[in-house]
Amino acid sequence: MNRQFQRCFASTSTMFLWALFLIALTASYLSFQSFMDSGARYFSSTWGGLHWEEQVRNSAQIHRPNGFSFLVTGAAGFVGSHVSLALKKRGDGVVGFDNFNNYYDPWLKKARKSLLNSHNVFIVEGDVNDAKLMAKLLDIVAFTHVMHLAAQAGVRYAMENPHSYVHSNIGGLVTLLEACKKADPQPAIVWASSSSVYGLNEDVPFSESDRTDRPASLYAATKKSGEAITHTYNHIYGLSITGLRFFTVYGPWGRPDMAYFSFTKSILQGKPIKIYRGKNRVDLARDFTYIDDVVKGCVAALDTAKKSTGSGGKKGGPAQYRIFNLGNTSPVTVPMMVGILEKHLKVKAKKNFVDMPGNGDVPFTHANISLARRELGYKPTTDLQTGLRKFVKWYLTYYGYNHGKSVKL
Ligand SMILES: O=C(O)[C@H]1O[C@H](OP(=O)(O)OP(=O)(O)OC[C@H]2O[C@@H](n3ccc(=O)[nH]c3=O)[C@H](O)[C@@H]2O)[C@H](O)[C@@H](O)[C@H]1O
Repeated sequence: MNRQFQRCFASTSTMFLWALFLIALTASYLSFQSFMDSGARYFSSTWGGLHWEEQVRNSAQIHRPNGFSFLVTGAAGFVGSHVSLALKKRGDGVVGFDNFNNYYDPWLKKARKSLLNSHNVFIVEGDVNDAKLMAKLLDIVAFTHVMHLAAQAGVRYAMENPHSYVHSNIGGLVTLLEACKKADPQPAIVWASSSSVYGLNEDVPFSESDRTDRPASLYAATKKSGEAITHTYNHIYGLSITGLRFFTVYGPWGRPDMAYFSFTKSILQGKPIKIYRGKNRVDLARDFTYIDDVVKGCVAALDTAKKSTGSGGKKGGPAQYRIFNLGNTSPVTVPMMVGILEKHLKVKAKKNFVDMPGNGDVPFTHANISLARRELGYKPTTDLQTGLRKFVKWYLTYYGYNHGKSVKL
């Protein structure tokens, strides 16, 4: 009996020792893995570390009384770089954020980055879908506002690469909102929606209260989804949200994928351009809006944004939810836009008129801006002639045009 008990005891303790050994082995494997993970991230990642944190904090420093600290996503983008500069120049703290993807020439994004760096704006390189990075940023700095401009832009490219729109404009937006909802204090959020949400709407000019349930492109559908998603976060978590519906924004440092920009390149190279026409050969028209006007609208939206009411994922009361059109409210047809470019470039375009392909385009856009005028003091002042003159001047300088020859193209 005694021996039996001893044998039984011996085998139980052996099993116990084995179990202990296995637990220790698993624990050390897991901690080794996390060590390797963080080590790998430390060596390969573009973010993290004391120096990086110091750069973020420095960039977020406010240099004016009652100033704000902004996180600007898409800061190396067209609108993002202009807004970041405007905020920094008036003494606010600005931390930029961008993934520098190659949807269009990344060198242009790098050039915008250098410009921002020279004004002491640090740009974090990362993806808004990176929840750890977003949480870390909101932990390091108590941002008063997030200006969310990072997105997959372009109406027609959505047919080529639909998933990139879902990834950035829906997945990225939700990741950002999740981080903001948990932050303490929660920042107020201003973000870029689009005129494309009006889709097949025919009531002109387009008002914020018009129907937006008939998008004509996946791009428009993701922006419309963004409006619904931001409303949910406002409702459940008390995040202060302002959505801005931009109308075909153009100007210096613009996006090469947009018509006015790519037409300029082709005209200068003597290549033909395709000008789309709608049903019955009707010219397409856009409410082209100059970048400086849009920047003023963005800054006014940030300045009038009320604080979010929640903290740490809990709502503290009803929060502000707004949507504004930021347009120019004077549409111009595409052939007229080309005519203005020809005049400024002093070169005739080789024009091919073709039927508008069924690729998500809408025949016209026209903003009613009375709400933005009333609530934000928004008042666009630049007509297309003036705006394109400034764009052409920038284009020729940036691409080093000299007597019709480019050194950079
Ligand atoms: O307001 C918006 O929410 C959107 O504005 C912008 O979209 P759009 O208004 O479509 O601008 P853009 O591509 O410059 O085409 C302008 C016109 O040229 C016509 N167009 C275009 C290309 C071409 O080869 N030929 C042509 O006639 C074309 O049919 C159109 O009539 C942003 O890109 C988008 O990201 C989003 O922000």
